[in-house]
Amino acid sequence: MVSIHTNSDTPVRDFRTSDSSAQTKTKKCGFRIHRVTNTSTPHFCIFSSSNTTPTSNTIMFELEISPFHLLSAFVAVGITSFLWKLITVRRFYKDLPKPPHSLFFGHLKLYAEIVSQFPPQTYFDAFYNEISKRYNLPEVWYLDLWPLGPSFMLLSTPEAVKHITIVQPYLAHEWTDYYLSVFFGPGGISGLNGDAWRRVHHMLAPSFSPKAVKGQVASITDHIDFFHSKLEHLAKSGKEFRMNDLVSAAMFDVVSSTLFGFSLYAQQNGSQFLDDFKIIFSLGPLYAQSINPLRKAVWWWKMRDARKRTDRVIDDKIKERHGALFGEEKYLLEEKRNKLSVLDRMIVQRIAEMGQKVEKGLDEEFLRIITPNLKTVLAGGQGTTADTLSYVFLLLSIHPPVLSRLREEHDTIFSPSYSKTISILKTIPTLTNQLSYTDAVIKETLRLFPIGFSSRQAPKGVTHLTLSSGKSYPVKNQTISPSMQLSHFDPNNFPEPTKFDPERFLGEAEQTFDRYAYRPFERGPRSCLGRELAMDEMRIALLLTARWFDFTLVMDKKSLPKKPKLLHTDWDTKIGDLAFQFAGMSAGPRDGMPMKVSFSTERERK
Ligand code: HEM
Repeated sequence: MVSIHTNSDTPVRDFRTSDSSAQTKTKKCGFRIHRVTNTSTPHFCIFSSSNTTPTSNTIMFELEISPFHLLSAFVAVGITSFLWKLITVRRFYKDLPKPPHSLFFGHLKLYAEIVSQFPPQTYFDAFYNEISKRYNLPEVWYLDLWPLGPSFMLLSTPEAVKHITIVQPYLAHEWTDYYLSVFFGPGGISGLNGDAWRRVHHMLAPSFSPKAVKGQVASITDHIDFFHSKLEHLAKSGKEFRMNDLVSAAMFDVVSSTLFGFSLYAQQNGSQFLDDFKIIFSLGPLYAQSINPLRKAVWWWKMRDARKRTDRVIDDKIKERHGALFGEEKYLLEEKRNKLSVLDRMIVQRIAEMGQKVEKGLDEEFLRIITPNLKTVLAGGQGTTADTLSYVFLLLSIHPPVLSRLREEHDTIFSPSYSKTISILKTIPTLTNQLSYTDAVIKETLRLFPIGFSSRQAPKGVTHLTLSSGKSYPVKNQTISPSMQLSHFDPNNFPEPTKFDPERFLGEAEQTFDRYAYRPFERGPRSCLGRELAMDEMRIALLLTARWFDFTLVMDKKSLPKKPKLLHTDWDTKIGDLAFQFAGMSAGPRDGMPMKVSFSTERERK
């Protein structure tokens, strides 16, 4: 019931008898709303005066509303605005390229149906690849996951990708910073933009130049030598092992040495730090993608201790290195530039900039910047190479001619002797650049099993992406993904795309496809900073193992499907669910990739 009162509490006008003069009068005034508590039915008064205390001249609107009516009103408003939003959102896609779209579900139902055909926690790039193959989608298409997910804009052609990575570089999507902050805290380089990104990039980049990376070859070699000895033990015992765990520990030692100047020795002693990283990476994606606050809280709690411990290790390392380096900065910057670890280089640079001000310790601002970035690089540098190498070993194990040719190259460019190979590596580190067939094997593995993913958003003021065909695509509020799998599995770029064929990356063959069609490290200013380091780690890992060991994947061959389950790949008929990469921090093999190793019959260790 709605009525108009004066302050005398006598209703002066029943609202249902629409008196235009009363309405006109009140429209001129500002209103205040008060809940009246001294009546049996809760109701609300709207005063036409801005004064809190009603006077004799105050006109009141009194609304007597029962809780039921109030609730119904809220529900009605909620449903109306939901439907309004639903129609507005769905209409946006009306004339855009997309898979079949429903007015009510958008692409949610279709997406759920696609996801259900994959094993749990599959790396999402495979979903886009499958959708694209199923509906033969063009160079740019959209995926509408409202209200449960973002609006995705998928790019597949070299021209579209080049546009947003080079011609007019788009920004790292704001979601990236949120996602990575779950793992490392806010401020990791991959989620930053503008000046904040330039600053961190400037701090890190010198440590990853080709020259600086060659300064790390001796240390990489020592860690891989230890990896080799672990394989020897396993070959003697004949025991099954998880290849991904073994390679992860080796890559962790390599990257921690590059970062801190000394290893965390995960291979020798096991590492609490690496175990903590594993906890964070297994729970982080679940936390970031869940919309259930209760589950989120539980996952956060479980990650809490691991995060605290990793933070403490990093803080201690920073303090320790600062203490050791203070006063030496000029000499170190001039004389030992290419031998410095990433952390040392950043610290001496900061001491040089700030002078005596940092005698007692490094400033808060600097620590806030480097802590999440050391963790980002440690994680980014370890998981990515470990996942890729695991797949390289797997592919070599089922392609003997490729393995033979790789071995030949290693004998020719280095030496058939293990100990001589080690000493050449340490004396002529640049020789790894000549391993062109090894590079081709790694590149082809990264084409079939790419582990990186970019999420971009349009810079301010940019509303459309216009391509040379004249077609123009809206970019506002889109999560823009230059999907690697879409490019890598496109037969226009790579004929017979699911075939493992390293020849594609040799000599002139490499000129037959557009370089923007192949982007495992992405392209442009935001491409991978650690590319050179990653390539050298993987080359050396192969150089010191491939000739001495044969690997076998442990799996039940009878369980392999006779026909491919999906359209975009037939790898499940050869390697089962390992065909579908597992979504962790990067895209790795499932169940650690169980393998057995034996000594190669072709040669003995000399
Ligand atoms: C097989 C190995 C690797 C692959 C495939 C790979 C792939 C990528 C990709 C695709 C990006 C761009 C992500 C984006 O566009 O948002 C990236 C960025 C980055 N990577 Fe790697 N990466 C690898 C190894 C490494 C290593 C060993 C390091 C360092 C130790 C490293 C450090 C970085 C950093 C710092 C960035 C951020 C660059 C920026 O935002 O400016 N990566 N990586």
